[in-house]
Amino acid sequence: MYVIVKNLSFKYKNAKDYQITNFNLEIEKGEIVALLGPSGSGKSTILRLISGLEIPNGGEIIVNNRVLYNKNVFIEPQKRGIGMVFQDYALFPHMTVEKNILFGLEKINKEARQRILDEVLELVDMKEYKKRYPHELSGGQQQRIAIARALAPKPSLLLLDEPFSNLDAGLKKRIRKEIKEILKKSNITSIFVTHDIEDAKDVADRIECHPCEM
Ligand SMILES: Nc1ncnc2c1ncn2[C@@H]1O[C@H](COP(=O)(O)OP(=O)(O)OP(=O)(O)O)[C@@H](O)[C@H]1O
Repeated sequence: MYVIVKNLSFKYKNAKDYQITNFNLEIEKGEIVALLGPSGSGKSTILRLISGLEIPNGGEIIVNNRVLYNKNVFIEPQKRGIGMVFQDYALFPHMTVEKNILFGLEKINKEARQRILDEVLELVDMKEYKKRYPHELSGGQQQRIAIARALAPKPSLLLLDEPFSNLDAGLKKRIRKEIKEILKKSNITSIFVTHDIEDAKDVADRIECHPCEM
């Protein structure tokens, strides 16, 4: 199994109750899994735990045979090789598409960076847009650039938090299909969080509910 999350539990420091108790998830390589649940059920918290932005109180997280968290191990978020796409895309507004994508890849030599840039822009079909600024793009295009940026460092796992919630209802159907194609073409393993069953059905290979009694 490529991703194993076992008996994960977590409580925010200032909270009385546990937000996550004994959460389990297993994912095959290249699979797209939707984490479906109502608002406030803890879906974003699960992504924050997998990416290392929060420290679990117990359990285990393994990706590609590498332990990211257990009772003896905590790998820092920047060393996990996990890509994230946020609900608002979080593109840098003062940087062009090209600069957004290359941000954080400064250590790689120039030719390799150019190759990665061309590769991810080709993947999301946005080659002509590299000199544009985020405000010059549509919501769907911004989302594709956010995915290109997350894929550029070649993460082992991609996490997407409510990736469709900012999109016009009329465009959603088409954009879901495009995103599924992009994820499949890149062969990335991904988890995306949504409260919308239509998002989950259209994009995911498999739906996991949270909480599961819903
Ligand atoms: N920093 C925090 N400190 C304390 N409690 C928090 C914090 N962040 C979130 N929570 C609480 O944890 C619970 C789970 O929140 P989370 O954002 O994971 O839910 P969600 O399922 O992603 O919801 P949504 O779909 O509305 O984003 C909620 O009750 C929320 O109020």
